Amino acid sequence: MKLRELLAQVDGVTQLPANLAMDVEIKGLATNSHACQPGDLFIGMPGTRVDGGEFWRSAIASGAVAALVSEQIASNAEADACLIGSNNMVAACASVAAAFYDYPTKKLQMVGVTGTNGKTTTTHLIEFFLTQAHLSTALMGTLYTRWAGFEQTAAHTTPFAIELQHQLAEACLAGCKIGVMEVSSHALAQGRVKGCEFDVALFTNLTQDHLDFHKDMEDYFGAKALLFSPEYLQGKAIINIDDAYGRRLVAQVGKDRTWSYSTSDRADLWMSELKYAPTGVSGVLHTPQGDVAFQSPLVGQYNLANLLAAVGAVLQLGVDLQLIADVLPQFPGVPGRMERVQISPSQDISAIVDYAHTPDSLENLIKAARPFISGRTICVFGCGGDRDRTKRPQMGKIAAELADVAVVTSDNPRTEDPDKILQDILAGIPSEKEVLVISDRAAAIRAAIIQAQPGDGVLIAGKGHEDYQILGTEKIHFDDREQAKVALQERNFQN
Ligand SMILES: CC(=O)N[C@H]1[C@@H](OP(=O)(O)OP(=O)(O)OC[C@H]2O[C@@H](n3ccc(=O)[nH]c3=O)[C@H](O)[C@@H]2O)O[C@H](CO)[C@@H](O)[C@@H]1O[C@H](C)C(=O)N[C@@H](C)C(=O)N[C@H](CCC(=O)O)C(=O)O
Ligand SMILES: Nc1ncnc2c1ncn2[C@@H]1O[C@H](COP(=O)(O)OP(=O)(O)OP(=O)(O)O)[C@@H](O)[C@H]1O
Ligand SMILES: N[C@H](CCC[C@H](N)C(=O)O)C(=O)O
Ligand SMILES: [Mg+2]
Repeated sequence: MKLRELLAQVDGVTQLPANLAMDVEIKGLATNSHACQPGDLFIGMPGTRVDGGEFWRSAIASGAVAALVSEQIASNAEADACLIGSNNMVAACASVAAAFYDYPTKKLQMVGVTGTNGKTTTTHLIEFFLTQAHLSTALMGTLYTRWAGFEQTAAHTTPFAIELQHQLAEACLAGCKIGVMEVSSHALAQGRVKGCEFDVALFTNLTQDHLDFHKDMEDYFGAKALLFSPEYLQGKAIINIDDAYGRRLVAQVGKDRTWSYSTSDRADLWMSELKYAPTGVSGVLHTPQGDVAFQSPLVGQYNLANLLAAVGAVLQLGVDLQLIADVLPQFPGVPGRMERVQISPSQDISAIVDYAHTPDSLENLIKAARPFISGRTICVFGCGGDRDRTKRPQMGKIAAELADVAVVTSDNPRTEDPDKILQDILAGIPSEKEVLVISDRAAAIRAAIIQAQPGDGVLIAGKGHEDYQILGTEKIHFDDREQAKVALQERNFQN
C-alpha cells in the first residue's frame, strides 16, 4: 500500500514534511525500532519508560521509509527527516494498523470478552461451540492466538494494535469467519483495540486486580466499560448481573441492547435444577431461544457463569441451542484451569493446577474444589512481583481461612525481592494461623505433595498454563504441572 493511500485513512496526523515521498510503497509496520525491516513504516509509540519515537533514527537506519512519531519529536527533528507527526499516537497507530490490514474486523464477526476473571475459560467455550458448529473461528487471548492449522503462544492477553490487526487479517485469509478475543483492561486503556468493531461484547465480572495500573476500581471499571461503548460495540452486550458492576453496565448500555445472565436468579440466560457432582454439573439452561437440559464437565459455580456467558455469545452468532447441549459434555477444558495432575489411576491424593491469581479467583478455586476433597485442602500460592501489591494480604487471608494448610511461595517475583512479596502476603494472615512459607516454588510444591495424606487435595494456584517463572528480568523454564508430577513420583516412591 502506498504511504499516500495509508495516511488518507489515518486519524490524528498533524505534521507531514513537504519532501516525503508519498508514493513510496509501505511493506510493513513496526513499533519496535530493532524489529524494523526495509520498507516498513516505523511507528514510535510513547511508553511508560521511553517515547519509542526517540528511536526513529535507528528505525530509518534499518530500512524504514518513514516514521510516525509524536508531534513533539517530529517538530524537534531536522526539517528534512521523514517524520510524520501526530497529536494522538494511540489513535494514529490503531488507525494505521486497521487500514494497512484492510479492516479485518469488518470482515469477521467479532466477540470481545472482558472482565477480571473467566475471559480465557469463556473464550475457549465459545471457540469450542463455534468449531463444533463448523464455524471457522480464530481465538486470541492469554494462552495463544489460534485457528485451524495455526497456533502461536501469546505475549499479552490482548496484542498491541499492529500484531492484533495483522493476526486478524491472517485469520481472514485462512478462511475464519469469527474472531473471539479476550480484551484486557490494559488493552482498552491503551487503545490496542481501537479500530475494532465487535458484534458481541461480554462482561464476566469485576473484582480487585491491576491496581498497579489502574488508579482505583472506578478507573478499572471505566476501562472495561469502554468495550461496550458505541466506538467498539455494534451489536449485543452479554452481561453478568450477579456482579454489581455488571448491573451498572446494563444501566449504561441499556436493557434492549443486553442479554443478562445469572447463576443465582432469573435473567435472560439462567439455570435451574442444578445437580453437582465431582465430574461436573447438570441442569436446565434457560435462554431467550428456549430451554434445554445440559451436562457440563466443568466444576465450580463460577464455571456455570462462564458457560452462560459463552452460550449467550454463540446463540447471538446463530448456533443452535440443542447442538450446544449435545457437544458440551465433550468440552476438553482449558490448560492450567482446574487441571488435574494424575500420574497413576491409583493416585490417592488429588493435585490440581489452576490460574487463580486474584483474591476472588483464589476464593472461588478453594470453595469449588473443597466439596470433592475428602481429606485436607492444601493450597500452594504466591503473588506476582511488579503487579498490584494490595491484593497480596487479601490472598493471604483467603488462603489461610479457607484452606486447611496454606503454603505461601513465590509466583513470578519479577524485579521485586521475593521475600518482600511473601511478607506482604503474610501481613494478611492472622498470627494464630499456621502457614508454611517456602520461597522456592518447586520446593513448596514438593513439600505440599509429600506431606499430603490419602484423600487430601493439593491446589497449586497462580501460574496455571505458564511454562516459565520470571526471576528478575530472566525467564526460566518452570511448569507447575511438571513440578507436581515429579513430587507425586517421589511420594509414590517413599510410600
Ligand atoms: C503496562 C504495559 O502494558 N506496558 C507495555 C508497554 O511497555 P512500556 O510502556 O514500558 O514501553 P516502553 O519500554 O516505554 O517502550 C515504548 C515503545 O518504544 C519502543 N521501543 C523501545 C525501546 C527501543 O529500543 N526501541 C523501541 O522501538 C517499544 O517497542 C514501545 O513500543 O509496551 C510494551 C511494548 O509494546 C509492552 O510489552 C508492555 O507490556 C508489559 C510487558 C506488560 O507486562 N503488560 C501487562 C501488564 C499487560 O498488558 N497485561 C494485560 C493482561 C492483564 C489481564 O490479565 O487482564 C495484557 O493484555 O496482556
Ligand atoms: N467467572 C469466573 N469468576 C471468578 N473466577 C473465575 C471465573 N472463571 C475462572 N475463574 C478463576 O480465575 C482463574 C482465571 O480464569 P481465566 O483464565 O478464565 O480468567 P481470565 O479473565 O482470562 O484471567 P487473565 O486476565 O489473568 O487472563 C481460574 O483459574 C479460576 O480460578
Ligand atoms: N494477566 C495477569 C497474569 C498474572 C499471572 C501471575 N502468575 C503473575 O505473574 O502475577 C497479569 O498480568 O497480572
Ligand atoms: Mg486470560
